Amino acid sequence: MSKTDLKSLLKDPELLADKAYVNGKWVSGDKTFDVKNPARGDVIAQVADLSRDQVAEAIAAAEKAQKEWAKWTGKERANVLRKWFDLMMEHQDDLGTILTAEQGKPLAEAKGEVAYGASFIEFFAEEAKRVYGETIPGHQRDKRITVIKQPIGVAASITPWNFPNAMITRKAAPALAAGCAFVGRPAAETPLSATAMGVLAERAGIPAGVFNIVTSSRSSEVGKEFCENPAVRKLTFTGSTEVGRILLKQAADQVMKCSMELGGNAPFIVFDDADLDAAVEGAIMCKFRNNGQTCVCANRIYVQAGVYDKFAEKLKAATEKLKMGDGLEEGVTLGPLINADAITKVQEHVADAKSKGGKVILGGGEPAQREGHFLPPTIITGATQDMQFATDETFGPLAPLFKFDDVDDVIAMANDTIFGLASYFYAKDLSRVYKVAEALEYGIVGVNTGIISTEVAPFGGVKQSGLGREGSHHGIEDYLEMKYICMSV
Ligand SMILES: NC(=O)C1=CN([C@@H]2O[C@H](COP(=O)(O)OP(=O)(O)OC[C@H]3O[C@@H](n4cnc5c(N)ncnc54)[C@H](OP(=O)(O)O)[C@@H]3O)[C@@H](O)[C@H]2O)C=CC1
Ligand SMILES: O=C(O)[C@H](O)CS(=O)(=O)O
Repeated sequence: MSKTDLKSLLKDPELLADKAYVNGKWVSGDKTFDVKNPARGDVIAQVADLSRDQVAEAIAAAEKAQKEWAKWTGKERANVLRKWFDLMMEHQDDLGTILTAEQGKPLAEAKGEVAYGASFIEFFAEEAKRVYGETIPGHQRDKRITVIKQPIGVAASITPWNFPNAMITRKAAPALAAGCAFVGRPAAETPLSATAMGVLAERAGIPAGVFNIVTSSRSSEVGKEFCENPAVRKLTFTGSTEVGRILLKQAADQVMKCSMELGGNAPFIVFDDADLDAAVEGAIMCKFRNNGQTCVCANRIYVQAGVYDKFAEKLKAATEKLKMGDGLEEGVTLGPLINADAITKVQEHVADAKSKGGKVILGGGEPAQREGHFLPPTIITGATQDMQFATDETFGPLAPLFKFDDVDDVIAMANDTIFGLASYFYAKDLSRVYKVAEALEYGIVGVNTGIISTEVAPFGGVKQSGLGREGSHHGIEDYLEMKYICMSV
């Protein structure tokens, strides 16, 4: 397979930036780290590897810049953010190409992510003008009470590789809209989408130091600096529950405000009155979006006994139509997994299920005989609650089908997890719809739909899936502090 000459694929080659973006300047590290195309395995860029000291410098610059940025009116901030949004959409094709090259998802999906990512900037540009306070009737005759909201300060962000664009904008846009400065550490697998956003932030006129991208392979050192530097007042993280716990413990010493978007283990329930074709279509989107590598992907598919065989047959037929390949090629709907470890995890879940009586009706965990991290999708019937995927997020193209009879049983099984991010079900009976939607212990419930992500709704989980909500008018609150002014008149 040919090497990925990423620059030659771009209409605007300047978007390919291999340095970190700090205080409005492009900076090198004391070394570089390689970024590889997971579809081909070749190195597509060598990116600045910042040290902990350099991250501290970025935080200091952000602290200084934030003080000025906070003085801008909401409308002034909105205008610059709007410009950033426009530039992202203008360069959607190039940003999509960069994203596919470093992350692997098919180009159409990557461009979709760019639009999704940009939508947070558009949405929060509008919200910048609506950071309303409150007046409260005084508790004594001479007292007047006013509540104002102020930016919390410097927000530090750690984001994963599965959404290299949207996970950053979902944090940076509300932070900047609120008047905070942002220091983001993108995943080492996918820093190029982040630095490309830095190029566009600069062109949009976001002041130096307000939006910073610190590329670094030394994630735990960066995490420590974010948690121990007193200038950082807010930590926002998307990733695994395991790393979320580490960061929460580290942030405790400074009593830092934290938002955590952590792992999921989404149940996807198909009741016997569901529109089966719609349920299959929803399951395909929900399970195989980004090749199963999202924390809202269906991880456990529960199907009521009366429609179980039919659903399995239809899901198999629909899955067989997916086209696996290099995301940069036309018509591909399933890209590679991010790395070899991701393949191993899926294989472990398949082997575990087989050893406990699961039946493979498609795939089986054998990687494709080609370069890159390609693993054809697997469907397993006869899944049971003692199998590994019942408790652990697979994060890959494995669809296990569990059979159930009773509504209360399936709710109990669906809730039997430490996670509580997204859940889905398909049913028509209205009273069942309400009962199930209320009973599922999740932050998000998709009813007769497999796609729930949008900038206008609050995204986030309960239990060990996290803390806080991103997106919607609620999303800006995490970047604001409330101050109550008590005035004697
Ligand atoms: N909620 C979600 O959207 C996501 C959930 N996950 C879940 O997590 C599993 C593992 O995926 P993975 O990407 O490794 O997720 P991790 O939680 O391990 O990593 C997420 C990000 O945090 C960084 N990181 C890791 N350890 C630390 C630390 N001590 N301090 C600061 N930053 C740190 C990682 O960088 P580095 O890798 O360079 O160490 C990465 O950029 C997946 O299989 C999935 O189950 C993963 C990604 C997203
Ligand atoms: O926004 C989304 O659809 C997802 O957030 C990506 S993830 O965090 O669930 O993986």
